[in-house]
Amino acid sequence: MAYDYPPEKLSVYLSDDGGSDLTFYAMVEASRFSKIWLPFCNKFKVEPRSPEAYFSKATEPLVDPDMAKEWSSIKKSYEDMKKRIETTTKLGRVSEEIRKEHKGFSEWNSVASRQDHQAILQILIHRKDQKAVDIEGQPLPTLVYLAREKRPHIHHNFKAGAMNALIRVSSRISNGPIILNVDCDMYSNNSVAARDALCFFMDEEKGREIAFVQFPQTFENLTKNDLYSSSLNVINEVDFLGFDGNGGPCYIGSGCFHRRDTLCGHKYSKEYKADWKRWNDRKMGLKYGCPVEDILTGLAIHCRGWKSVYLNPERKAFLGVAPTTLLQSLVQHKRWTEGHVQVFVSNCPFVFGHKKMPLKLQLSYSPYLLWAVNCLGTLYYVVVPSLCLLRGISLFPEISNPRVVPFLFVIFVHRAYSLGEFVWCGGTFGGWWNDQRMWLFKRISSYFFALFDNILKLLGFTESAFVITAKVADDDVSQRYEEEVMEFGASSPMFTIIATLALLNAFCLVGGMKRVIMEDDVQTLLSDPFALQILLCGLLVLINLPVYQGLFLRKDNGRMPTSLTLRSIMFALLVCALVLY
Ligand SMILES: O=c1ccn([C@@H]2O[C@H](COP(=O)(O)OP(=O)(O)O[C@H]3O[C@H](CO)[C@@H](O)[C@H](O)[C@H]3O)[C@@H](O)[C@H]2O)c(=O)[nH]1
Ligand SMILES: [Mn+2]
Repeated sequence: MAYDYPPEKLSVYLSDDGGSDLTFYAMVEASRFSKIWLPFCNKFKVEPRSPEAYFSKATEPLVDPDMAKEWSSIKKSYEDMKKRIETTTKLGRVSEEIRKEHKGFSEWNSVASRQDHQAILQILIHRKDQKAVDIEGQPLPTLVYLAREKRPHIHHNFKAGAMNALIRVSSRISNGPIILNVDCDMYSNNSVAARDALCFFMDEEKGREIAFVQFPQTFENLTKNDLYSSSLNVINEVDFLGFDGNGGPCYIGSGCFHRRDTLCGHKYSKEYKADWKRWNDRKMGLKYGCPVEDILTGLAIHCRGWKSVYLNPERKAFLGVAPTTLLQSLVQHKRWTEGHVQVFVSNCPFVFGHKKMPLKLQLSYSPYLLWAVNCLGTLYYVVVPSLCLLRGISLFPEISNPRVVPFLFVIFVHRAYSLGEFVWCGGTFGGWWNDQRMWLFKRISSYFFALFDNILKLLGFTESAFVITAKVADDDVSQRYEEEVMEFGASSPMFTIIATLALLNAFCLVGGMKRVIMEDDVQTLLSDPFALQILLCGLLVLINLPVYQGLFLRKDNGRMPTSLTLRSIMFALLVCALVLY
């Protein structure tokens, strides 16, 4: 609401898929608070304009006595409001007293459950309302609460369903030509981002061909060495610039400004005119039925000939919440990977984009869409060379052999390049090392399960679902996250694979070393036919150190569950035994 933009031209819609009167209550409070917050932001050019983010970081401005006075009073109003909301949340229901304050609460009298209720639409502030002004008499943006209708027998299609309900409802209320969408776990951090994005749409020469302006996904809660490699730094600082040069980035679901008409299925043409009130058009809105509705929708837009723009200002436009446990991160990646490969199968850019989007843009999509199949190569290199080492089968040339060059290139030069790139994009050495580990974990678990589930789905055995990324964590989980201690603490087939392969490599390294040392004619490193296999196996053991700690050394709740430890030891021993005998 506090964007640096004429408030009478701004409308804010909140979609509450939880259908909770607590959320509605928080919004009623927020609508009142906006009357003092917006003038304060404008007067003192406050940044960021999320009061929670602002007050958690800002220090009292003592130099300017005028501001200092207002600052303290607003801070107090904010904290009082926060306390009221938290008290009500703890209570778990909205008290009778509060319910009297707004007629909207009566909607919940007829709500059977979260999965079964009528549409609840409440316009908290409407620009046509004369009284909708802040304390200085300036107009306020329109503010709307929406909990779309949900019925148990009708699929709600997760986020895409929610977005489409918002697009439909907003067309009747404000009908703005540009739509910004932001996930519930993100906030705006840059008050001029809206103006910046509009510059592209309004460009006299090229503006007409632009369908959406995408900002990067950046996160608030990252630790120094980014334990779970959530920062997307290299994607944000390198990959997406390339994407942009090839026709425009893909749509990544949040922090994106869309032209309303492109979301309504329009093709790009030079003479095109806006006419987008055709509500029965089935091409309307975000595409659903896929866990990455964003990628699918963006690709469909590109396939209709539109371009997009990537905008990454110095002051991050949006900040969000990244997963804080290993399992959350792997599950999120599994959802993404599964969605991507579905897009590749159902809407292959090379087929659907043929002659409609440049080949280079089709190619830009491919590395992401094909994440899933990468698990095969990685699984091979994690399992086979190590087992061959144990068994005494040499796979790679000796170091003195010229044929070793491509292998050394992949092992050293390519990794050195990735380290350089990572640090150049603002990462640390520790962050890179964690990134390498997550790269491995994602490939042997998330990507593998995504591929597996997709095959099951293609064969008609399962349906894909949107597993929501958790937004809150226990105190001790949060503390371990802060300390960058890897969180296992749950029984999951993903962890079984990770632990089993880590143990397998440890066993193979011991077995392989023994074999090499016991060999009669001791060979030098250069002519040892097993040198590279030992190196690879050793690197795998090194990168898996946190797994061994989680299996054997840790006592906290974040360690691997005992049953999982026993199970993976058994699996690893079984495989080694099969290979040896
Ligand atoms: O039934 C649902 C599920 C999700 N959401 C919304 O969708 C957002 C994304 O879900 P989240 O659980 O936060 O998943 P992430 O993995 O963090 O989301 C990433 O991946 C999604 C695609 O899988 C994109 O849509 C998101 O923009 C992108 O941030 C949430 O914030 C909600 O606002 C709904 O409205 N209804
Ligand atoms: Mn999220």
